[in-house]
Amino acid sequence: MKVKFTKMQGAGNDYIYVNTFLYPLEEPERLSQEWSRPHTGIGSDGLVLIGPSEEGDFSMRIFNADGSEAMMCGNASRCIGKYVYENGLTQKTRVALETRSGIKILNLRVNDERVVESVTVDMGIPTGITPVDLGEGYGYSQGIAVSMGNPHLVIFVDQVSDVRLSEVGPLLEHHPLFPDRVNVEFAQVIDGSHIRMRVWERGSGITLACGTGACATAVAAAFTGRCGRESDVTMDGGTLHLQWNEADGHLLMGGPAGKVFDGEIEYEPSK
Ligand SMILES: N[C@@H](CCC[C@H](N)C(=O)O)C(=O)O
Repeated sequence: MKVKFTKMQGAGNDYIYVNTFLYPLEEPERLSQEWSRPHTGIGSDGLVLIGPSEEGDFSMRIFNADGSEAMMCGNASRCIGKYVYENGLTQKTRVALETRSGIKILNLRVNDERVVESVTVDMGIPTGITPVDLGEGYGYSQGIAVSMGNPHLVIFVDQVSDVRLSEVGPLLEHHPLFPDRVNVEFAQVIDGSHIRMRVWERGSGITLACGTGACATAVAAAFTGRCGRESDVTMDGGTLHLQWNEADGHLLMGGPAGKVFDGEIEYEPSK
């Protein structure tokens, strides 16, 4: 059978989106690996399934390019806001999205042509903010662990362009402090409200951006006094705006969401 999909990107972090109301896919782990491959598949950072939810308006499942399922994805949550609104699945501009790390509220900014221009996501309360000693053999001795529902390790550096991401990324992803592996962000503070960041994502490798990674970076910067509670994080594919509210501890992440193209792919359930 053929499955219709939409390739979307948030700050350059690209996923294949499938509406499981229409295409209830089996084995998303296998499909994410096959379809994410650049030459023999569609090419993406992973696969995102949009489905029904009893607790919210919709649900999201996110699979990395290696087939592992993640707890949360910031860039995909913004793209889902755009997808459900522009495809007429909802007329709401405040959407409750069920994720494996709880309900996230998406606030859509829609223009007069009913195009979603940007989405702000209430990412909830960051947890587990802990300075960690990485030990020897990694080239970097200190980092800050932050959970945004998924695990992150933020390392502040003087010059982010000097980081040999493809070498050090996989080593740190598998650091023994993080038995479930970890997403790794290298961050350079530009000023008190602007950070430049590059990311090695658990299960997908180097990506152009990571929404939860930008959140973790902003939190680590504020926690260590490098930045205030509101900042922009610029990654290779774009910039996200982060606001960590003092009153309730919630972190708001705002940024773009874009459609790349619609497509159709052959799908053979293996059972
Ligand atoms: N790119 C995402 C995060 C995707 C999941 C991550 N690689 C993990 O395994 O936790 C984002 O925008 O947050």
